[in-house]
Amino acid sequence: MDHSIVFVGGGNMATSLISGLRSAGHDGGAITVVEPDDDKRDSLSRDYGVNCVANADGDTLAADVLVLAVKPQMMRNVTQDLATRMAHARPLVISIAAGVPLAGLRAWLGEELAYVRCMPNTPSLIGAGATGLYADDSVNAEQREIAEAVLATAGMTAWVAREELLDAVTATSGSGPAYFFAFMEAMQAGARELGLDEHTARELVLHTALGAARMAIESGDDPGTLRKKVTSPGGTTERALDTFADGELSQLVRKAMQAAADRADSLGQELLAEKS
Ligand SMILES: NC(=O)C1=CN([C@@H]2O[C@H](COP(=O)(O)OP(=O)(O)OC[C@H]3O[C@@H](n4cnc5c(N)ncnc54)[C@H](OP(=O)(O)O)[C@@H]3O)[C@@H](O)[C@H]2O)C=CC1
Ligand SMILES: O=C(O)[C@@H]1CCC=N1
Repeated sequence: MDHSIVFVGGGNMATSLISGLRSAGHDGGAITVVEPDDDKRDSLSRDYGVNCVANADGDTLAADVLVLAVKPQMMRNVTQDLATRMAHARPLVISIAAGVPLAGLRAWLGEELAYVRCMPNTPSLIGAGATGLYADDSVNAEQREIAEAVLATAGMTAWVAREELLDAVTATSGSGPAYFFAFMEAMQAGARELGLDEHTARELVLHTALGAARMAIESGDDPGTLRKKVTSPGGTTERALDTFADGELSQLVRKAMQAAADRADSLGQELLAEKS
């Protein structure tokens, strides 16, 4: 029988994970979503055949797994409220929130529970997600396997050895889809300026992104090697890459990722410092 899973928060990321679980054959009847918004509850029930409730009671929370999927800024209030309703429930807790430290979750929801922190990303919606996970010694091997199995239905998974490395995961794969989408937007605009119609620009850009990602994964060659194979000496690609270098693209990307990691860290500091 499938593990019973309760999602607290039925927004973008929970929907992505639920889609991954359902596509992997997880029983919809074993999944419950706690979500205050009527429309979101209706569409989650309709699209994925899961149970939806506006509020969690002790029975709802008596599941094998509790996935915390609310915004980081809401996590303290939500978990402190859940703690009053937990009764005898002892689920494995999986938090997907950016920056919310285990120390905070333990203090707000309960010291005695086992916690896994992870950072998935939105391509989980189509089973192409990438998730980093972290668990400390309070989580046993079976619980680690359960957490990994839940996230693996949404794509690839990788454990990190220290909690602070989740900030690096957040800056890499958590926020990463948005970087690639921004690059696609810029390329589409460039293609339009060069005279292509909107549909053709979109199709060429998206299929180029897909082809490049698939080639990098399937060839086993590193991206630098593949880049050189496209770049004929004195040709067109070289001109474009020289323009990127003039604009210090590589440094800019590293600076952006550092900013994302710093924000994940400061979110956590702010949440821990908040008065209850
Ligand atoms: N989006 C992303 O790419 C990623 C997000 N994350 C993390 O996932 C978490 C969720 O993000 P995301 O899905 O984008 O955010 P959303 O705002 O889409 O989802 C959060 C949901 O929680 C609901 N909610 C609010 N209060 C409660 C409550 N008391 N009980 C239950 N549900 C409640 C919100 O409802 P309402 O809208 O009505 O307030 C909303 O539907 C965040 O912590 C984020 O850091 C992690 C990886 C990637
Ligand atoms: O932007 C954010 O804060 C969340 C975390 C990673 C992706 N989205």
